[in-house]
Amino acid sequence: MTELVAVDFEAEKAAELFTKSLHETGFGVLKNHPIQKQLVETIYQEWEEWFKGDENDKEAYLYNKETQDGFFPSRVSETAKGHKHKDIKEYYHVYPNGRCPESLEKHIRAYYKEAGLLAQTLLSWVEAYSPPDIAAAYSSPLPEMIKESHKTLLRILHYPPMTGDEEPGAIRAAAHGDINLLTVLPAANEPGLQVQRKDGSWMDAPSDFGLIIVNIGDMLQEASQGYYPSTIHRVINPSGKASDKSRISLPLFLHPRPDVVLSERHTADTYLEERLRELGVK
Ligand SMILES: O=C(O)CCC(=O)C(=O)O
Ligand SMILES: [Fe+2]
Repeated sequence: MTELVAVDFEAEKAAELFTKSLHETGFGVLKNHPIQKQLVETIYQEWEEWFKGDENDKEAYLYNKETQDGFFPSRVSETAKGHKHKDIKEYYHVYPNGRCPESLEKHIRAYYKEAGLLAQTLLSWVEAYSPPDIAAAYSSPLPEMIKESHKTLLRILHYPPMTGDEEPGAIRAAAHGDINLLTVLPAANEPGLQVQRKDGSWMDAPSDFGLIIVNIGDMLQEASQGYYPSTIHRVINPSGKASDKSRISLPLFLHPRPDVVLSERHTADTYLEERLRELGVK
């Protein structure tokens, strides 16, 4: 049972209830939001096919270390901070100026725009419900930080079915915090996402298709001086019958423009570079 309760995006108290959940747990869940379910469903189908398709087609889009766009095969996939094993996943990074297989471009670019608009609204809620002393220290209004940012990144993740040959101890996504300001994630096509409670125990995130899950990343934790916590989460391996199924998910990681000042210690750029090196992908 999850303890994260979905907030109705259209409700009068939506902003207050949603930001309260973000403050208390680092996570918030939305229902009745403006993202089209059909678009998400189509994207899951199109990309599942692409990931299961010809390896040569995938390698043709191999990621670029500098720009971080393109296909990240499982052999280079991330090793979460403090962990020994690579995650059991492959993924593709879509950036506004990055590459994208032509046949997949239409829907993924449309989703990027839609989710980005929703994110602007959510950041305005986060700003409005930040305590005055915390808000006073933001270097600019939060929605401004991502405006015309080319760093916001849409990741299409494919977790392949379990083969039984996985390294002992490896999981789909080892426990980690996200680097960015805010993450917007439609519930995936299979369960597995778990969120760490303050006492260290784990709860399942809701996985009903149509819900949007939002979480705070390290950059917003830094800018809000911890008022909004970047909560550790992970994706566990399926067992039993579900082991044969792949899982697709679609997080949008909102990144400020590189010059945006997050705190006295960091700009968005210095923060990101440090974290990518730790992940072993830079
Ligand atoms: O696949 C998911 O549900 C979450 C993935 C995630 O946490 C990440 O890529 O940062
Ligand atoms: Fe994450």
